[in-house]
Amino acid sequence: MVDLLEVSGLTKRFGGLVAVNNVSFSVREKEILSVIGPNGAGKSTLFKLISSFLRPTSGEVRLKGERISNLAPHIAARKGVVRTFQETTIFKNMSVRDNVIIAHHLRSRANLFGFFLGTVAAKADEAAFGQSADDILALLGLASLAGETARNLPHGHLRALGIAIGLATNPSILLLDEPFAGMNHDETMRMVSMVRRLRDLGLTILLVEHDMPAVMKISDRVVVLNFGQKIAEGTPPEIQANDKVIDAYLGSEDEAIGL
Ligand SMILES: Nc1ncnc2c1ncn2[C@@H]1O[C@H](COP(=O)(O)OP(=O)(O)OP(=O)(O)O)[C@@H](O)[C@H]1O
Repeated sequence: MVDLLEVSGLTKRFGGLVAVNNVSFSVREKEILSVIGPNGAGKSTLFKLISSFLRPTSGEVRLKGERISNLAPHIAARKGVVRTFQETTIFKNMSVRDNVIIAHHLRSRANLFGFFLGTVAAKADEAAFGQSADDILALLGLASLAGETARNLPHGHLRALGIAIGLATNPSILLLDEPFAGMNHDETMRMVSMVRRLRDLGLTILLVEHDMPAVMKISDRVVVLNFGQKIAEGTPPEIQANDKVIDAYLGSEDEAIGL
């Protein structure tokens, strides 16, 4: 498989603290790769570095060979590294469908202005974007909720809408930040099969997550961080049998690794 995203020697210091310490790994095309680690291991910081929300102290991130670290986050997103939209960035008073249509317009700022002003070109775009939005909503099991106001959605569906919005921006790689947080077992299992469906359709997915059973179920490969450093990388069975990983989790107050 081809490497889509390469993380090389990535380091982030906050004063005297090295939150991410010389981390390197690659995400292959069409795989689900999860980053795990005990509390404070550096997962969120790594995610922000990859999505260009933070600049690295040293090291770099490349997408299809092109350096994307040091770009502004919206430029990195346009290049195809898309972080799923959090609930706070969903337009709660708009319908589910309009939220996804607007995300299509975000590919081009000119189109977005047209959307709000109702120009002729924007109306033509809207027909095409509407069809694409309907396809995405169907894919994520949200078709029956297309006309619903976003603020009325239950938690699990709101999370799915965040993914739908991300998909509408046409990502090369989708970054999911704790996609199972706050979900009950059934919602988690639905989200696991939804993310796998996206992978089966050819999308590449990088996620950070605390829910170990879900990570072990969903991932093709797993990268483990501890105190900012990568301590292991491998398939879920390899990670579950890795002594360094077991020690890191036993030495922390985090949940068990699902052994
Ligand atoms: N902006 C910041 N300024 C200073 N220190 C920070 C900053 N962001 C994170 N840190 C520190 O960097 C370390 C790694 O934090 P990070 O949030 O990346 O870990 P994490 O693995 O995501 O943790 P959790 O699982 O608890 O969310 C922690 O010690 C944290 O306190």
